[in-house]
Amino acid sequence: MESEYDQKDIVVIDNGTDTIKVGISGEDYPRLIYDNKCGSHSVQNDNDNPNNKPQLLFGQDLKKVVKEKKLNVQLSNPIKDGKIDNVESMKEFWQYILEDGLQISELQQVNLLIIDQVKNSKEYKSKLAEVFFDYLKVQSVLFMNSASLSLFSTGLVSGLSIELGHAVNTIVPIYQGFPIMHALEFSHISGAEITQCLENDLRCYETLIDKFSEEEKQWIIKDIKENMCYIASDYEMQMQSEDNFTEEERSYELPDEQVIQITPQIRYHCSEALFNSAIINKNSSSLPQMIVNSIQRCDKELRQELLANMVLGGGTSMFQGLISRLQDDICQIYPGGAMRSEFNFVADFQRKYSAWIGGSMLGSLKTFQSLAINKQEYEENPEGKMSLIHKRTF
Ligand SMILES: Nc1ncnc2c1ncn2[C@@H]1O[C@H](COP(=O)(O)OP(=O)(O)OP(=O)(O)O)[C@@H](O)[C@H]1O
Repeated sequence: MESEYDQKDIVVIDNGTDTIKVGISGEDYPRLIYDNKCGSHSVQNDNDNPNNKPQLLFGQDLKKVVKEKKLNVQLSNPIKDGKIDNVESMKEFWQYILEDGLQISELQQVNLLIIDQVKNSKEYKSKLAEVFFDYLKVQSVLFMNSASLSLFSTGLVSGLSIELGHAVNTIVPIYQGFPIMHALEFSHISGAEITQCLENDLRCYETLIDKFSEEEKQWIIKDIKENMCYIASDYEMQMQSEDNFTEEERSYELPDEQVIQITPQIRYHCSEALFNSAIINKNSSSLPQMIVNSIQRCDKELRQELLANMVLGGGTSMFQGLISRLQDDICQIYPGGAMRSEFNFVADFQRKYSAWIGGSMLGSLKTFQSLAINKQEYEENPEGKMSLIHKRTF
């Protein structure tokens, strides 16, 4: 297939713990969404592979092999807790994304915008820069933090970025595009923990669900979470309440057409972990408390602006009932009291991909060229590589 990549395009990659979102700047949505999964299998007696180095599989190729069960594949997640855990796998994954996914044949022409967690260190980013410039040999790279881009996706450059993802929730005030790091709050009570809690809650149906493969099972549990679980406005009351949902609303059909019932106790329980981590036996501040803590750590003059511009982003922010529950709880716990009219949540319907969309918008601005590090300056500056990364990652 002919490459549709134009040298002026910027490839935007959001490296998430659940999925890796990939596309071209200026577009509305990511073109490709990959599970953060790598499959490895041993290749014996291959003349092209004298050291029997395991072959790595990603994306559709991996899905096909897993489905056909033809090979014995070891699955792993190259990204853990929002950070690349296995650079060797990840560099092949990026190559696969660019060459097979986006069909780009000349990687030397590629300009990249790499999105990652705000708390990842510059030393870590400089390791990634080595992969992009020395291994993939791309033309230029810009590292941008996901929190600023998530806010930027709504057209704002100042406000409170509340990103609720799969492994990490990050709350950080952004002022004129820059995160205020001393006010950063984060927790790991996010999408993955909620899915795990739901899996435990569905044990009553284990004979029906355990028939499926591990992959299918995880897909079913996530599907129930994303489509049938809500955040309660009054948890204690709703957990005791009668089931007022219709037969259709409470029924979930499994792939083999068996039906299970999603009771209010299942529906409201797992997502409550965001508000009370004790229900999953963890000890972490509640989401509203983290929001208040973060705002309170900023100057008094800025707090009003933050309260008025609280931007929700990431997949876990899609739970129904989240905004009204946050409003109620923040009213109650805000020091000195806060009126509902004083604060405002910005929750775009596309917020599941907020960081990627912010990256797509930034990549289409002329400023990208002045912010990005290009291969030539990276190579001409062997002693100063680290300081280059320090100055030019955001
Ligand atoms: N409609 C929905 N309701 C509730 N949760 C959802 C919904 N849609 C997606 N999610 C959850 O959001 C999570 C994925 O969010 P996101 O893509 O922002 O995370 P990520 O970027 O891959 O991970 P991280 O930011 O933690 O590194 C998953 O746990 C997924 O199940």
